[in-house]
Parts: sequence; C-alpha cells; structure tokens
Amino acid sequence: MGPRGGISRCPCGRKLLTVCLSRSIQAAGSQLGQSKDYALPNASWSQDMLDLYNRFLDMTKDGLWKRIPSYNNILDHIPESMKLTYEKRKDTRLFLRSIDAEGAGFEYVMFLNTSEKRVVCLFQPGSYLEGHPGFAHGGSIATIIDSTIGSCAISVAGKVMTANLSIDYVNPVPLGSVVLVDSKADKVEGRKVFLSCKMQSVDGNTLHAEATALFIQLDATKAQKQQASCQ
Ligand SMILES: CCCCCCCCCCCCCC(=O)SCCNC(=O)CCNC(=O)[C@H](O)C(C)(C)COP(=O)(O)OP(=O)(O)OC[C@H]1O[C@@H](n2cnc3c(N)ncnc32)[C@H](O)[C@@H]1OP(=O)(O)O
Repeated sequence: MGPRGGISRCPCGRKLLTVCLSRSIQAAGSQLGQSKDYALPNASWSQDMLDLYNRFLDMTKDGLWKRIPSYNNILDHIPESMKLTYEKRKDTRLFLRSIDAEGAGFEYVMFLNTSEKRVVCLFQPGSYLEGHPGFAHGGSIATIIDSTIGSCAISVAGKVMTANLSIDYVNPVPLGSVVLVDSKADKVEGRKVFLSCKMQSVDGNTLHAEATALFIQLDATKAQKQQASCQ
C-alpha cells in the first residue's frame, strides 16, 4: 500500500486524507517493529509541499522515479548485507531527523531517478532552522544540499563521503517556504563522483543556491579502519 492510494479519490480535504493515511501506515509499521518513515506527509506540510509531493508521486508510476524513504537512524537506510559491518547505536540520530516537532526542523522528501543519476528533494525549512530573522540558516541549506547530493552519490557509487562542497547562496530561503533541491551526478572518475545541484523556488522563478560537490567512494580498507576508530 502506498500513500498515493486514496488521495486523488478524496472529495474533500486532500491534505487531511494524506495525513491520516500516512499516520495509519506509520502506525501499522511501528506495530510490525519497522522504523518510522519520515518522508511522508504530515500536518505541517503546506499545500505547496503536498502539491509538489503528489506531482512527484505521479511521476513514480512509470518506475523512472522512486521515493526514498527516510528514517531517523542512518543504519535503517543501509541494505541488510552492509549492516553487518556496523553496530547499531540507539543514542545516535541522522542529523536531519534530530528535531522531533513536526514542521520545526527539516521537512523533506527525496525522489531518485536512477537512469538520469538525479535526486530531487522537496524541502520545507521549519522555524528551528532560523538564521537571519525569518530565513533558513546557511548551515541548514548546506545540510540539505549535502544530503541530497549525497543520496545521489550513494545511488551512483555506494559508500561515499563528501570531500568537497561548494555553495553559492544566491537568494535567502524564507522559513516555511518550499524549495526544490535538484542534484545530479555529472561525472564519475575512478572513486571520484562529481555532482552539481540547484535550489529553486517551486515556481522556478527564484534561484536560492547553486552547488558543486566531490564525493569519494570509500576505500574498503580505509573505511574499516575509520569505523574501528569510532566504535
Ligand atoms: C539512495 C540512498 C539513500 C540514502 C539516504 C541517506 C541520506 C544521508 C546522506 C548523507 C550524506 C552526508 C555526507 C557527509 O556528511 S560525509 C561527512 C563529511 N565528510 C567527511 O567527513 C570526509 C572526511 N574526509 C575523508 O574521510 C577523506 O578525505 C575522504 C574519504 C573524502 C578521501 O580519502 P581517501 O583516503 O579515501 O582518498 P584519497 O586521499 O586517496 O583521495 C582519492 C582521490 O580523491 C582526491 N581528493 C580527496 N579529497 C579531495 C578534495 N577535498 N578535493 C579534491 N580532490 C580530493 C585525491 O586527490 C585523490 O585523487 P587522485 O590523486 O586519485 O586523482
């Protein structure tokens, strides 16, 4: 069952139905002992965010785009086979999912297009991400860009880390607004993945930020050493 299910059939408030549906999915998931998927609509999502989400969900119908589930523990993102090398800790959280209050932190959902080597993130920054009054902190913008580009790099090259991230901040992002973070892998050279990204308003009229990044595929031996040193 997907969150798409009854949304388009709802004769009255789509937002209400979407939220109820996603809550029941999450409730069912937690009864089964599954982790909560945060990349589903909640009551804090604005109409712009919901409209965009539904537009992208429609694009998943032909299989070219996929919604990426989002959990508050990074290990829940990792395939079972790779989990064996990590020890799950209960006291850590994925940075982007560290604020509990719905709508106060990073509200986002990502969609992956494998054939285009592209990840698009729909992002609604909440009030706890404030930098200048009324606007998202530059660090929060860097975080969502790094994570979107990072997800794109992971889909292309597996275990990677950010080696370089360069951002041009062009226009401030109002808190509560919705922006599209559109990233793609431009080139892969050995272990190096070069990516670029644009953050734009929903109507496409405002460019908020542009970025380029270099991700490095982890050398298996070095990665094991790094892991051992933090356990
Ligand atoms: C679909 C998936 C869904 C998943 C959802 C999850 C969402 C979460 C996503 C979260 C995402 C969040 C992501 C995060 O937050 S990652 C956290 C932030 N990043 C780090 O902490 C990384 C720290 N750095 C390192 O560990 C190492 O330096 C790395 C691993 C990066 C490379 O060390 P390694 O020892 O392995 O490599 P090497 O030194 O042999 O170099 C190899 C080559 O690379 C070139 N090089 C290296 N550095 C740079 C540089 N700065 N500029 C230009 N070039 C550079 C170098 O010259 C060489 O080139 P060549 O001589 O071969 O030509």
